[in-house]
Amino acid sequence: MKVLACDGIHEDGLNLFRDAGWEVEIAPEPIKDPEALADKLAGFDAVLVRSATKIPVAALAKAEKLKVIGRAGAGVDTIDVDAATARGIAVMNAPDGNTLAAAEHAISLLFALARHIPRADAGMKAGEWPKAGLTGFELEGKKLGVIGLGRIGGTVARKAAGIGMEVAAHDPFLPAGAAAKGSVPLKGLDELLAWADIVTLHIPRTKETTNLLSEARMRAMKRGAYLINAARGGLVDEAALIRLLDEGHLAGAALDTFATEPLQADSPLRGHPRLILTPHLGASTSEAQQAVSTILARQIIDFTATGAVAGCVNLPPLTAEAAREVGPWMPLMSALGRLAARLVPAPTRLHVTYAGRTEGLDTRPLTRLLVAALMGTASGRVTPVNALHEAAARGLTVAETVGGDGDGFDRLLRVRIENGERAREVEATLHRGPRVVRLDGVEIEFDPLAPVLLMRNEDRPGMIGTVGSKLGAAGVNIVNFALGAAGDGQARAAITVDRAVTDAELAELRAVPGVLSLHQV
Ligand SMILES: NC(=O)C1=CN([C@@H]2O[C@H](COP(=O)(O)OP(=O)(O)OC[C@H]3O[C@@H](n4cnc5c(N)ncnc54)[C@H](O)[C@@H]3O)[C@@H](O)[C@H]2O)C=CC1
Ligand SMILES: O=C(O)CCC(=O)C(=O)O
Repeated sequence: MKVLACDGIHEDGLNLFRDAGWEVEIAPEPIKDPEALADKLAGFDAVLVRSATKIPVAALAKAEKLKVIGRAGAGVDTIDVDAATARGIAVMNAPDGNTLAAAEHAISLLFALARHIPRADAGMKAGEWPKAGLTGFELEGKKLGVIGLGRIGGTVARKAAGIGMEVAAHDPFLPAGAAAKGSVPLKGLDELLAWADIVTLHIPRTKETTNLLSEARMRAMKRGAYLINAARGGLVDEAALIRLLDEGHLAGAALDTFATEPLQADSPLRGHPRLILTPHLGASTSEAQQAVSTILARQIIDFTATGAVAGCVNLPPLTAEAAREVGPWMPLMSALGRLAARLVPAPTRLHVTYAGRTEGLDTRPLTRLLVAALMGTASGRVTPVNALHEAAARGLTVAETVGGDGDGFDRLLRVRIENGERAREVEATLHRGPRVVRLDGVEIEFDPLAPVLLMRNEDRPGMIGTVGSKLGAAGVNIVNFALGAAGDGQARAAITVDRAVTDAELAELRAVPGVLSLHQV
């Protein structure tokens, strides 16, 4: 396995990859050209980025091997997550690792604004004694409006309350329970903007939040208020911010993040006396960098080795314990997906039933894997990440039932596959190894992970002998010959063989009188 580390990923995380046997390549500088990045990514199983290396759709054009894009931090706005999902690539982040660093940076900016620290420092270093004109204000008792009360916003709120500020927040997506339990009062956006002395942003950049602080919204802030954006560029209209500072409507602002990064050398933001600027330093503490790199490395190593899913923005989570529980089922699911694809071409409906003892079994990754194997036989790269997306795109309805009688098996899996003309059903279990136990309701046992010939034939004497001797003559050894009678004058057979049968050999077997159909799976 190979991982490409871009943008200065902390060594501790890279060492975890090395310890797990991965080859680690460090990109000496951000790869800005999407085509160059696409060429590079072609050889890697995982790529790690911070904010400098962007991953647009064009960078994924040759990512045939790529399993994971890892964001060593929180915001995934520099990654085209939809494009990654469509290509079956997991996108992971490690937001818990830099919460404290980003919150402390916002608090630093709060103090820096209140006491003019940067201007005082610059004046002193220029040989001045710049005391006049740098009278600040006290934070205790002032009103702080937090937009986005998640990890970072929540931490900022707690710390600001600790220094005696009055804190309120706007966060329409806070889970109801958390909102009710929280000690920070929530307000509508307009109400919060009109109420706060200082507004601080802690939301992701998405289509919905881009330009959230438009000129009109900033004008709705109190005259003489301050603004802090240590979340993302693009949330604030930068040109309007300069106008409002010039007019004196806003008294000052502190920005850690910018619409274009790195900020252009001639940006008008740079020379503004009421602005404090830092170069996206929110997560730049040694503790945060160590934390995000190791959290991310563990997530990626576990995901690729065991299927456990943590910190993934395009797959549901699966704990290590749940992954251990579903792990043994994984090869069976893939085999059943491939078998189902052979039995029913161009399927329109798949119904998976998990019967018997189902408590503790997270069926979501199993169904995704089955669908991925089913779809993957028809086209390029389908993984559990894009399986349901591909199914919907190709008109396959996927239904799942959990529970029901296991028919004497501890756990029984029933896969029904239809295409409008044909419906087939396979039942399987892991009891005594992966086994199909019934095909279309007929009891017949075989290992779907081995090469198998599925035969439907007239139920009359001599059939087994004729087919068996044809295989023997071709040098194919029969490992197992399972028979079942449907009671309709036809018999079913699953012939497990020691090697794949050639097309010519298949044609010869199909020509045996009494053989009604024969498929290799
Ligand atoms: N400057 C820096 O170096 C860093 C910046 N960040 C930025 O901070 C953002 C927040 O990070 P976390 O707190 O870890 O994320 P989080 O997901 O824990 O919190 C985000 C909160 O924003 C809320 N939200 C979303 N849309 C909103 C809207 N339109 N109005 C109000 N609230 C809204 C969500 O409900 C959530 O509670 C990240 O997405 C990233 O862009 C994160 C780390 C470092
Ligand atoms: O990696 C960095 O320096 C920036 C971190 C960040 O913006 C994030 O985690 O969203």
